[in-house]
Amino acid sequence: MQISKKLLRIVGQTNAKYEMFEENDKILLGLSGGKDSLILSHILNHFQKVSPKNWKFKAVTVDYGIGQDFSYLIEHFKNHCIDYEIIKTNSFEVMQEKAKQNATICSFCARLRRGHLYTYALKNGFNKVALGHHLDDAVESFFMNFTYNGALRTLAPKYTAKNGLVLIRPLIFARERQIRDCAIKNELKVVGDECCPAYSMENKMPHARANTKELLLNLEKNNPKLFISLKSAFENIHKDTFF
Ligand SMILES: Nc1ncnc2c1ncn2[C@@H]1O[C@H](COP(=O)(O)OP(=O)(O)OP(=O)(O)O)[C@@H](O)[C@H]1O
Repeated sequence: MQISKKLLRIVGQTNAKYEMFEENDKILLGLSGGKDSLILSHILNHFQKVSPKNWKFKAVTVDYGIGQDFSYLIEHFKNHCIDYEIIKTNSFEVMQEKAKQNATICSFCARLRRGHLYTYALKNGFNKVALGHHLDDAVESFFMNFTYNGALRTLAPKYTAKNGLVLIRPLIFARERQIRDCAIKNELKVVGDECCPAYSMENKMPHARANTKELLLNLEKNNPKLFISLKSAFENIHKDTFF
């Protein structure tokens, strides 16, 4: 697996700044099989080997119960000697019930998934949960929250949940295209929308996200430094200037 020096540097700097990988950490990585978490699994594998600190990680996939075949992921992680497990759930069934109420199920799905990850982590002695969100996700989330939800919030690099688990996002300063390039370069087989429960149900896809993606694409065309500025802005909050 060839991870670009740039991507490793970005995660290294994020780790230095937010102390993501610490002595005796037991990190549970949420792995969808998509490019972001898959690349993150290999980045964690790299840092675990070179880190002067002693920590370990395990990747797990929450199986929604759609009948997805995970054999290639099991094979992939076996070949790379990465600890990996599938958590079987009936989430799809639960979501179908929810969809009957004509609700958009994406945020519900994310909540259910987080619940399964947290339960597994707490039951098996993990102290941290790692997710594959990147800077494009954080920026999208930020824009969606203030344009649709009336809140100024985004995806934090690191935070402690109420149950005591520490959530970390080691790719939060990486651009999606850097991760995509890395996946393409390594010819990684990645899952796409077909594994998304909403896709299987032909449930309403969130228009807010699609609109926000388009808005950001146009904004960045006019201002190529947009993401650099936003990255700084997320760490430069002037609370006293708000209402
Ligand atoms: N089925 C799953 N099981 C475990 N973790 C998951 C699962 N789906 C998503 N995650 C975790 O939540 C993160 C955000 O999920 P989201 O659906 O937004 O994925 P994404 O932005 O398409 O990223 P990816 O390329 O990793 O799928 C993922 O990067 C991954 O860490």
